[in-house]
Amino acid sequence: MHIVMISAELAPVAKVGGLADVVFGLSRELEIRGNAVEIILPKYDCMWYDEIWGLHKIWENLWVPWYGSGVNCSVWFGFVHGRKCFFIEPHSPDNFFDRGSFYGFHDDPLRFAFFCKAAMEFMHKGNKRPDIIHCHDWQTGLIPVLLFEIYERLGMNRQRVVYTIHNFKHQGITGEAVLWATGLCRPEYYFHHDRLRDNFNNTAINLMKGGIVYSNYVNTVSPHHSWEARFTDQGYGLGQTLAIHHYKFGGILNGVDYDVWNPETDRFIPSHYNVWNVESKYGNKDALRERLWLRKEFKPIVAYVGRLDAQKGVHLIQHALFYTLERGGQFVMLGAGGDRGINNHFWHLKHYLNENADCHLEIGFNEQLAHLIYAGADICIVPSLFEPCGLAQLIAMRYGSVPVVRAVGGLVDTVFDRDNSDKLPEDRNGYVFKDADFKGLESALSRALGLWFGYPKEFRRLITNALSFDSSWAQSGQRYIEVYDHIRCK
Ligand SMILES: Nc1ncnc2c1ncn2[C@@H]1O[C@H](COP(=O)(O)OP(=O)(O)O[C@H]2O[C@H](CO)[C@@H](O)[C@H](O)[C@H]2O)[C@@H](O)[C@H]1O
Repeated sequence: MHIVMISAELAPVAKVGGLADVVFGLSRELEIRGNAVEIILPKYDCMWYDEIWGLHKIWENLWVPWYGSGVNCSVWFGFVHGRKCFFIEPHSPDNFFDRGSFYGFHDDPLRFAFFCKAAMEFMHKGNKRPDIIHCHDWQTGLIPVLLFEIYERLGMNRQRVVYTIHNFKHQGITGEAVLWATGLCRPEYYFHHDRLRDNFNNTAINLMKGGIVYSNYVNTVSPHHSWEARFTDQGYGLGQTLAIHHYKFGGILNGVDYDVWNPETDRFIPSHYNVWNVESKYGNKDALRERLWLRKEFKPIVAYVGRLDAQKGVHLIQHALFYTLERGGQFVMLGAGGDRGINNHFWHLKHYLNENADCHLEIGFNEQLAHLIYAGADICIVPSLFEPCGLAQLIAMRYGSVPVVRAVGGLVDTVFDRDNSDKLPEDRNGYVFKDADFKGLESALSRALGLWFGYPKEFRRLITNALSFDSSWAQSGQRYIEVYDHIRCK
């Protein structure tokens, strides 16, 4: 099959969070299984250009209709760790993708609406006719709308769309300008409740809703979260839309890329290991302490790696820090976020704890350090308020760090409590808590720390169970292929 992925992120060149990892990992898995995969991305100025091989311009003067006129674009091609990627570069005074960061601008909906329009125009004029167009999150919600309302009539009538939702919280709710800009020039038609009109704001359109309504198949990234999105407030107002389209909605669990995240070969960690020689993991604990100037003592390291966003349970991350210190452990955090208030809060905390040799807060994005933390930590916390899938717990387990997680979304599908689970003992791989408060967190973290201090052999067994958990793309890659095969035009 020929599959075109359209995404705002791709690891490692344009990564803000888990979306980037998934687009890379899934594309690779699909290729391994014999499919032809191409990825279309914006050409941001802030990408990691040294991770793109053979970047060159393949198209000059791609004219993309925009409002009454158009924007002239160049298209570039290059390989990102073997993946075939096209990068769209608009030449317009709006400077859509030359702003030093990926998101966070008042015109984000317009920027990514332009990206959608340009991607469609590129496929149309470049004669690309994939079997499947796979798009992701609100940024690409307009793709199926444009395909079925405009480009189908221009010859793209055999293409089918899969739309994967990684985060319901960000939906791209915006005004009608986006419609005029992209050539969807009948606002009264698109403002219909059955199409793009936001379920709560009559005067706004919702790009994610458009993606759901128009795609041939829609999924979120774990079975449990697909249930939450429909039946709890975690659908952020789209539950009703999902109910209408339930026959084409499901949950497919994320995997992690076993090449990128592999403690046996990882180029960012000094001491390699696997389930048969777990002792070597501790070389990384030493290296992590050295790198972050942590005291070298007989203590467990508890870590948090992730975006600093309300979604991630910020108050619980902070509480885990103080609780760990109080219990005689060490705490490491690596995080960055779009929210200035949350960022400032952690900067204050960092200054406050500056002299403490048992903790380190690193604020910023640092891929290499993330690898070392996953390998060097004993315990990783994921105390999210909601979590569509969560990669942090999967990567932590892949590196034999015991996950302590809240029972939401994909965390429910992947982490099974050591003491309270209906799983076999060898399948229990971490600790789980329910309530998003201090007591809830402590109920799990205290057991993890207690086991580390009091029962090292048992803790070691938990590490082995975590290391044995299968979080590869194999099964989920197969699931996506089945979906593609089911909907594609034969
Ligand atoms: N400061 C930093 N430095 C280095 N690396 C950092 C970092 N902050 C985060 N990362 C990395 O980014 C990824 C985060 O993935 P997650 O799945 O945990 O969260 P995210 O909320 O971004 O993704 C959304 O999409 C994914 C993919 O579908 C879902 O799993 C998830 O539930 C959903 O919220 C991990 O690879 C992590 O190591």
